[in-house]
Formats: sequence, structure tokens, C-alpha cells
Amino acid sequence: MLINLSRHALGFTFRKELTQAISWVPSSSAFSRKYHIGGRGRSFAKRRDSRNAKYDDREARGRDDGSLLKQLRSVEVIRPPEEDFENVTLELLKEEKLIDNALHKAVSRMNFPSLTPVQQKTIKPVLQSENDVIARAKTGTGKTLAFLMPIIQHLINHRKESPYMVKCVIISPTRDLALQIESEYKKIQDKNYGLSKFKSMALIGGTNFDASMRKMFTLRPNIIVATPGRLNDVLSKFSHKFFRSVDFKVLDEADRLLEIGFEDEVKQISNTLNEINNEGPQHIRTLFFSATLGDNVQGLAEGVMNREKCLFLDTIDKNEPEAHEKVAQKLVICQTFAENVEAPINHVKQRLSQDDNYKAIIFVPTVSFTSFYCNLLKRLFPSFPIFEFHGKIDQKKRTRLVQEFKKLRRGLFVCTDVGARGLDFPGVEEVLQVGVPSELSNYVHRIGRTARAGKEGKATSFLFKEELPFVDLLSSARKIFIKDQSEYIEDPVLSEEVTEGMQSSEELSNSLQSLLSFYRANGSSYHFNNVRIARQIASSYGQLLKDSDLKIRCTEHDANLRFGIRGRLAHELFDLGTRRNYDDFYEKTPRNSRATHRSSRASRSHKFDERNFDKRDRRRSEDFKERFNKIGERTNFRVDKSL
Ligand SMILES: Nc1ncnc2c1ncn2[C@@H]1O[C@H](COP(=O)(O)OP(=O)(O)OP(=O)(O)O)[C@@H](O)[C@H]1O
Repeated sequence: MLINLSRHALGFTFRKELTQAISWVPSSSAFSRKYHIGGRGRSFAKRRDSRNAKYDDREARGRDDGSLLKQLRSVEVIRPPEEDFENVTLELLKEEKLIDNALHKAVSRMNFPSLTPVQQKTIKPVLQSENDVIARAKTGTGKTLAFLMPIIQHLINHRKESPYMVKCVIISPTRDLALQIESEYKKIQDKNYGLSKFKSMALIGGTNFDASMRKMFTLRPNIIVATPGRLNDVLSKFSHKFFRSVDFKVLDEADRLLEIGFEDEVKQISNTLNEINNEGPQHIRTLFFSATLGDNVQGLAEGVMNREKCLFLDTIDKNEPEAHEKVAQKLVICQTFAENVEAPINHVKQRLSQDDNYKAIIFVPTVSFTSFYCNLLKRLFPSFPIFEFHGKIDQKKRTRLVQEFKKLRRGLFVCTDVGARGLDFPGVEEVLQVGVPSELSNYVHRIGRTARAGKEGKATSFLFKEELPFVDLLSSARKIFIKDQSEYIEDPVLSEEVTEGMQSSEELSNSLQSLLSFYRANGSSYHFNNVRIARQIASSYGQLLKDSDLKIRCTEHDANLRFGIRGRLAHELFDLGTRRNYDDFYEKTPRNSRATHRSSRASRSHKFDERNFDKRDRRRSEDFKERFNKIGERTNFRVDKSL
């Protein structure tokens, strides 16, 4: 107490001396609590460590943006030998007093026949050791429960300490997965009233920030499940209010979160949580979970780990592929990209002719292609439930679509790689893939949407011949060998149906242009020949519309910069318009699409936000809106409702 008073009353110099004078104080929290050193359960010695560490951190960042830190802090990764693992059951965990009665009851009521290998391997070490943990297990094997159980037990063990603060942060790469993890937690919580006091909340992009924060203030959750961007936003404003007592952070789909694109945000989250932690900067334990964790994960993870030791708990043998063995994989090779569009439709048609109780997911490369393909499928199979799912759909609708498809027994879910990781749709019989995924590891995650929780499943990939280097890469880099391969035999009747099913050539053209950009960005990582791929996709426009003279219309600028195609080849593949004749170019397009194009241009240029207007301007803005709508009616524009 004396020390505390002195610290507040005296100046910096003395504080420094005081710190040195009591440097012999052991930093164990038991000691600190007994002798009242430090406030709110935080030992003074730890605070000193924290200050020093912060200084080191800032210095290191100033010099080398964190990479020096990486070199200084090397983590020892321990792979416990196989014989160390025993058969772990819920009963055993309870008998050994590792889990509480409340948690035991809740999980038993979920009626799982036993714990899965990843649950058996990870729950005990997370509860018993103080190290960070990296866990690798195949898709659909219950990794979510494997990290939720020890976290819930931790909340039970520490229920009296900071009961209104966040104690665990779970980070997910996609919003839908974050919502699913939170709902998995609630399912466990609902099984036992004793767990209801540990509140949880999802913080994800695409939702109202202020509403989320109001909920945070009333709910005071102990568990946060979040996407990196939104979590950083919340931390930048309210870190001290809620996040000073975090004990655990979990990175689900860790390999994705540590890749370029997320890496910086995750590091920022980690640094902020460390800096403000009541117990010091090294306090937070980190758990990494994924089905695809290469040897490089250790290097990547070091930047966000705090502990010196890390347990690598692996349920996949070193020589075994990461893809789930219960997924029967097939490859259908098409001669052209146009065939590649038709082949999966043929496959669905044949499957539905046997029995229409069919639930499948179709992965496609881009957002625009998802819309095109989904519309085409809807026209060809009008009475079958077909869902379009990608990142450009607003979050409310996305959440509704996921919930609906989870409940359905039959239907097609057409999506981009935003649905590749983590989503758990019960009863998916088959995964179809049109083209390659955005990254190699996503192949494993895509096919992992079937054969979940011990069930069997099928996965069929449809590739055109220029994409075959992808298959070689799968076998050399991931040890995945697709033995069942066949060639697609074109069905002229279906081909006609597909052409008739297309609503507009503009929709097809836009989706093919998005594919040209996609392959340009990703093709080299799969060793594709970009020119051949571009030629295939561009020529599929005429092939699908059954007029080989037709070419995709685009500006020379787009051909050069978006698709990387120049000169003679650009003239050969596209119907080129230059910037100068851009308006003229649009004059040629059909009336409806011209109106849509102009309306979107109009709404972009005239769009204004009412929140920027004060009361005096409001009347003028009302007049403007009225006039604008009148123009819209006259010229058949689609007027933006937000005006
Ligand atoms: N012990 C268990 N026995 C049977 N099923 C289980 C068990 N634990 C979890 N499950 C179920 O298995 C399914 C898949 O679980 P989960 O989504 O956690 O898998 P995952 O390993 O995280 O998959 P992914 O790698 O795709 O993210 C869920 O429906 C879950 O309820």
C-alpha cells in the first residue's frame, strides 16, 4: 500500500529508483496479491516489465517495423510425441477435474458419440499448460468445440475476476464464420443455464457500428468473435473500456489470417491487446487452428505469439494430405472454357433426374461470375432452391442465406471463396468447383464443406485443359492425387439450353471480364499460361452465344490494364472501344443496359449524403430530390432510392 501511495505521489525520477529498489520482488501474482503490490490484481513488477517491453517494442518498430522483434523473440515449437496422447473422453476430463460439472453437462447434452481426435488432443494441453498452441485437423472434425471448451472452462475458473470484461477474443477471416462460431458457443451455453452468465458477441463488418457498441455496453460480453477489420475499429475507440483483461486470443483459419491481406491487421490487434493488458504484454495466450497449416506457419505466427513455447498439436500425419479422406474426389476435364460452363450444369441435371433430394455447393472464381451462373441455373432449374452467395451481398442477406441453407435438405449454394472456409452446412452431398480456387489451400477447404462430422461426401472439379497445371501443383505441393479423372463429352441439347438460358450477353460479357482479371491475378501462382487462358475465356463468349464472330466488348484501356492483353492479341480477342469513343461505344449497347449504365453513373455523380446537410440546406435538397426523381421517371432511369 505504501508503495502504491508513493508511486502516485512522487515524481518520475523517484519512481524509477523505486522500481530498481524493489526489483527483487518476485513477479508471481500470488505474492503481489498477498502484499498488495500493484492495483487491481496486477503486480507492480509486471507493470514495470510491461513498460519496458512497450519501450522495446516501440524502439524496434521505429527501426524495422516489427521484423527485428521477430528475430529477437524466437518461439520454441514443441511437437509432443504420439505416445503422449491418451484416449480422452468427457468423463475423463470431468474425473480429472479439468472440466466443471456445468460444462460437462452442456457438452454431454449435445449427444456427440465421443470427442473427435482434435478435441482429444487439444482440450487437455490447452487447459493444463501455459503455452501457445497450434492445432491442425482436417475439415469438419470439430475444431470449433476444441477451442470453445477450454475457453468456457477458463471463464468458469476465473468467473470472479473482471466479470464484465472481455477475456477471450476469437478472430475469423469471414463474417459468416464469425457468426457461426458465436452461434456454436450459444448452442453449448443453451444446454446449461449455469453457463448463461458468460455472454458472447460477434463484432463483424457490414453491421451498424454504433448499435454494436451499444450492445457491448449493455451486454458486457466475456467472449468476442470478430473479423479483423471491425475488431481493429472497436479497439481503436474502446480498447481500454472492454479489452484490458483478455487472457486468450484464438485465430480460427489461422493460416488465412496470417497471410498478406490480414496479417497486418491481426498484428495490430495483437499489439493493442498486449499493450493494454492488465497482466502485462506477454500475458495473452494464443491458439491457432486450421486444417491447412504448413511449416511456414510458425514463422508467420511468431509475430502474434507471446509465450516462449508453443505446442504443435497435429492430427494429420506428416506424409498424409490435408484433404479429408472421406471426400471422394473427381476431376472432369473440359476442352474449352465454354464446355467448363456447361459441364457442371449437365452434372446437376443428371443428378436431379435421379432424385431431387440433392444438396450441393458450387464454387466459382468471382462475384460477377457467381451472379451470372446463379441466374443461369435458376432459369434452367426453376423449381429448385438456388442461392447466390458472395462478398458483395449485404450482410443481413448473407446471414439469412447461410441460416436458410443450413436448414434446407435440398438446394444449390453458388458461391465464391468467401464460403470456402469454416462454414458448416449439414447434409451437403457434393461440392462442385468451376475453375480453380483463389489460393491452393482453399481447394482443401472447399471440398471440406462436405463429409463433415464423420459423414461421407463427394467433390467434383471441372477444369478446362489450360488449368491442368493446377492438378500437378495439388499433387506436388499438397500430396493430393485426384485419381478419378474423365473427359467431358459435350451434350448439344444441353448446350442449346444453356445458350437460351442466358438472360443477356452483357451479363455474360461482364462475368467473363471478371474471370479475365481473376486469372490474370492468380494464374501465375498455378503456373498457368496467361495468354492461353485469356484466349480460352475470351473465345467462350462467342461459343456460348453460338456465334463465333462475337467478341467481348471492352475498352483498350481495360484490355491492357485489367487483363494484361495488348497489341494484336487484344484486337484479336476483343471488340475494342477506345476511351475517345467510349460514349459512342455505349450507344451501341442495348437500350436497357444503357439505362442501367447511365443510372449508375448518374447516381454516382449526383449521390449526396443527407447527413452532410444542415437544416437550412435540407429544403433545397428536398427540391433537388424531387427534380431528380422527375428526370428519372422521364428518362426511365433506375433512381437510387437512397437519395
Ligand atoms: N465430438 C463430436 N462428434 C461429432 N460431431 C461433432 C463433434 N464435435 C463437433 N461436431 C460437429 O461437427 C461439425 C463440424 O464441426 P466444426 O465446424 O467445428 O469443424 P471444423 O473442424 O472447424 O471444420 P472447418 O475446418 O471446415 O472449419 C459440426 O456440425 C459440429 O457440431
